[in-house]
Formats: sequence, C-alpha cells, structure tokens
Amino acid sequence: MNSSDNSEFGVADWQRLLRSIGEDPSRQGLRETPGRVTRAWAHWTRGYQQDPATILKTFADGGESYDELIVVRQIPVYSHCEHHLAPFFGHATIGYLPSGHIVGLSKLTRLVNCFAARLQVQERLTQQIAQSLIEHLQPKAVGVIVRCRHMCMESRGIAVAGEETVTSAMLGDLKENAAQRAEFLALAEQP
Ligand SMILES: Nc1nc2c(ncn2[C@@H]2O[C@H](COP(=O)(O)OP(=O)(O)OP(=O)(O)O)[C@@H](O)[C@H]2O)c(=O)[nH]1
Ligand SMILES: [Zn+2]
Repeated sequence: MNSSDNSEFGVADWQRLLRSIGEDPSRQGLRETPGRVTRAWAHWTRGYQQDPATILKTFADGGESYDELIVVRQIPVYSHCEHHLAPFFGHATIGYLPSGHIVGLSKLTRLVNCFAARLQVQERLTQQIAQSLIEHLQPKAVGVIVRCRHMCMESRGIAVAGEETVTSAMLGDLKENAAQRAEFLALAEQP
C-alpha cells in the first residue's frame, strides 16, 4: 500500500474508517494515524513483494558434505489471518536434511517472514515454507512446525485466551521414514 497512489487503499480510506467508528480523524492523537497505519500495513504485507527463490540462494557446503539434520527453532512468526485481518503470532521450527547444498541460517527466518507477511491461514503458511525449501534447496527432507496464537479467536468470536494452534509439514524422508521423523521431532522439542 502506497499512500501516494490514489488507486490503492491509503490515508483517505483510514480517515473514513475512523469516522465510521465515531472518531474524529482531525483530533490531535489521530492526525498522524492514517499515514502511520498505511505504512504499518505495507510492512505487514511486504511478503507479496518478496521472492523465496531470491532469499534461498544456496551455497555449496564447502566440501564438508554435512548430511545430518539442520534444525532452527524459535523463529518468530508474525502474520495476519485472511478471515479477519487479525494478527496471529508465535514461532516456527524448521529442519532439513541437506543434499549437497546448505543455506545461510538467517535465510530460514527470512523465508518465514516472506510468507508470514501476507494474508494467511496457518496451515498454508506452514506448507508454503516447507514446499519452497523443497523447491529451491532440493534437500532430502524438510520438516516445519508452526505454533501460533490467533487474535481472532482470543479477542473476539469464540474469545478464549491462550489457545495454541500447532501445524506441521513433513516432506521427503521425514514423511516416509519414521526414525528420521522421530529424530527431527526430538531435536524440535528438546528444551
Ligand atoms: N483453519 C484455519 N482457520 C482459521 C485461521 N485463522 C482464523 N481461522 C478461522 O476462520 C474461521 C472463519 O469462520 P467464519 O464463520 O467465516 O467467521 P466468523 O463468524 O467470524 O467465525 P468465528 O471466529 O467463529 O466467530 C474461524 O473459525 C476462525 O477461527 C487459520 O489460520 N486456519
Ligand atoms: Zn481470523
């Protein structure tokens, strides 16, 4: 969303929204809010402008042929549900079994951000992370676990606080090989 582009949702629309809930957009505390919220939504939806292929540039693993699981845990997730535009947030764990290529560890967090900064359901977010790793890194296996709290379920609707939704995607060896999956889950869950 670009506030200088009249064809897109911007400052005038947020002013209208503020009026529609009975507020006065010209009062001191709200004067800067439409511009601020426009910029905030541009940030929360920046993922539409990001390309997972560019993020996941691989580098050869220096001849060391590392062939064990690589697991990164506690990757922060901030997203918005496509049903209510309400935040959902939590953490992701990503594991993969390389096949000749590894990726910079920070790129896994960037990949999560790229898909989380779009309107989502948690299930699709989880699958997109896993599928793009398979597509661009061609590992032997990928496992993704996402745990989130959904504000549309806590602050409204069913209105229960603190429920956690857990989703997972297991591809390649992690789908087919029970021992491999057990190892990933042990690494993912270790305190
Ligand atoms: N599967 C899935 N559902 C989600 C996610 N985020 C929100 N929802 C659900 O989307 C559903 C939308 O249901 P609707 O009946 O169309 O909308 P609603 O009347 O606002 O539903 P309530 O939240 O039950 O009041 C709700 O059950 C939400 O809990 C998500 O990431 N995955
Ligand atoms: Zn929702």
